[in-house]
Amino acid sequence: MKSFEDLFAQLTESARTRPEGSGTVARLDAGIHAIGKKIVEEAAEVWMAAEYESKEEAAEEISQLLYHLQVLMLKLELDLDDVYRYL
Ligand SMILES: N=c1c2ncn([C@@H]3O[C@H](COP(=O)(O)OP(=O)(O)OP(=O)(O)O)[C@@H](O)[C@H]3O)c2ncn1[C@@H]1O[C@H](COP(=O)(O)O)[C@@H](O)[C@H]1O
Repeated sequence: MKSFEDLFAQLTESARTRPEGSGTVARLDAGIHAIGKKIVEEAAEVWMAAEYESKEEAAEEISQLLYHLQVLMLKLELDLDDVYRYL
C-alpha cells in the first residue's frame, strides 16, 4: 500500500531521473495548463463517482485526483510542507 508521502517521494525521484516511459514525466513536460485540465477532469470524476457510483469507485477517483495534484505540486516545485502548513 502506497501512502501520499510515498507517492510524492516516488514522483519526485521520477521528475529528477526522468525514467523512460514515465507518465509522470510526460505530464510534467505537458505543462501547467494540461495538468490543470486533468485536475479539473479528475475532480469532476470524483464528484460523479461519489454521487452516482460506488464507494470503491469514488475511492479510486480520489486516488487519481491526489496523483494529479502531486504532479502539479512538482511542476510548481512545491514540497509537502509548503502545502501541509495550510492544513
Ligand atoms: N497513482 C497514479 C495515477 N493515478 C492516475 N494516473 C494517471 O491518470 C490516468 C487516469 O486518468 P483517466 O482515468 O481519466 O484515464 P485517461 O482518460 O486515459 O487519462 P489520460 O492518460 O488520457 O490523461 C491514468 O491512466 C494514469 O495515466 C496515475 N499515474 C500514476 N500513478 C502513480 O504514479 C506512479 C508513477 O507513475 P509513472 O510516472 O507513470 O511511472 C505509479 O507507480 C502510480 O503509483
